[in-house]
Amino acid sequence: MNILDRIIADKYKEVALRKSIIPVRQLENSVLFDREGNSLAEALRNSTTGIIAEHKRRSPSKSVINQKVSVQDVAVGYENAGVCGMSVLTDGKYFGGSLDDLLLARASVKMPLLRKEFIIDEYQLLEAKAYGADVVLLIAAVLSRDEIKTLSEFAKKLSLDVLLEVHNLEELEKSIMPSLDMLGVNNRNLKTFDVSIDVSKKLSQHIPDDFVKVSESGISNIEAIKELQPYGYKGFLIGENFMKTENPGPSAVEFIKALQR
Ligand SMILES: O=P(O)(O)OC[C@@H](O)[C@@H](O)c1c[nH]c2ccccc12
Repeated sequence: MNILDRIIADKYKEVALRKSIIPVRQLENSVLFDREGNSLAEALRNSTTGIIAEHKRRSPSKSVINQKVSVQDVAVGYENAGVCGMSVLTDGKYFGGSLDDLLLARASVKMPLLRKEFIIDEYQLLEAKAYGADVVLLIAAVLSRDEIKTLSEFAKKLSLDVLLEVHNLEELEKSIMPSLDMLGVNNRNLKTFDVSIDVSKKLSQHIPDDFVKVSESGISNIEAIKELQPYGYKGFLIGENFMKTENPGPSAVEFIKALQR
């Protein structure tokens, strides 16, 4: 079993457990459930920098990244830096995140928040809504076309934006459908952890123009962004590069300033 298979096997168990503890109607009755979402796709379309900054404490590829900063401070710092949105890892076992991180970020900022999670069940979309997300990630590597369709259509009903993530042409071709807002190319292979922005360059020509194109992972300098912009990318998802510093917010400020120069 590769790491992705392990994460997904654990995720099925976790979701079954969560469902048995918190019923759907409790999620639906939560204060945030009817909050009007903020569109990340819209923010990216109107931006010249397009940074989506991530809160990530640790990962299977890097182990510890940053266990010290508070998610509220990171959220406020990112918002002050002028990012288009923030990605909050909510997986606990492999990434050290939680739904409470999402809630605390929501309480601190207005910008669009992405629930960064391995989504396999509609229940997790209800959770995303109840904990204040505006956007959800769907990962083509672990979902069939039918699952992508069902999950993305349900997300749209909840007025969540959908970012669909692919890593190769086969995943991209099986995933194209109108219920997606953004197409993300993950430069990191989730099975081997190999990273290269060439993956984004290669796949860009196959992404229809109606989707906002996002390049994800392994972006550690503004040169990478300048290289990717001519390929039509409007969004850039950056985690480690900010999180590995003592103060992710100010790091994002510097990065965005440099990008605007
Ligand atoms: O820290 P990086 O290399 O900047 O990458 C951020 C983000 O793209 C990465 O965390 C990610 C992309 N897709 C995922 C799916 C699950 C978990 C994590 C991810």
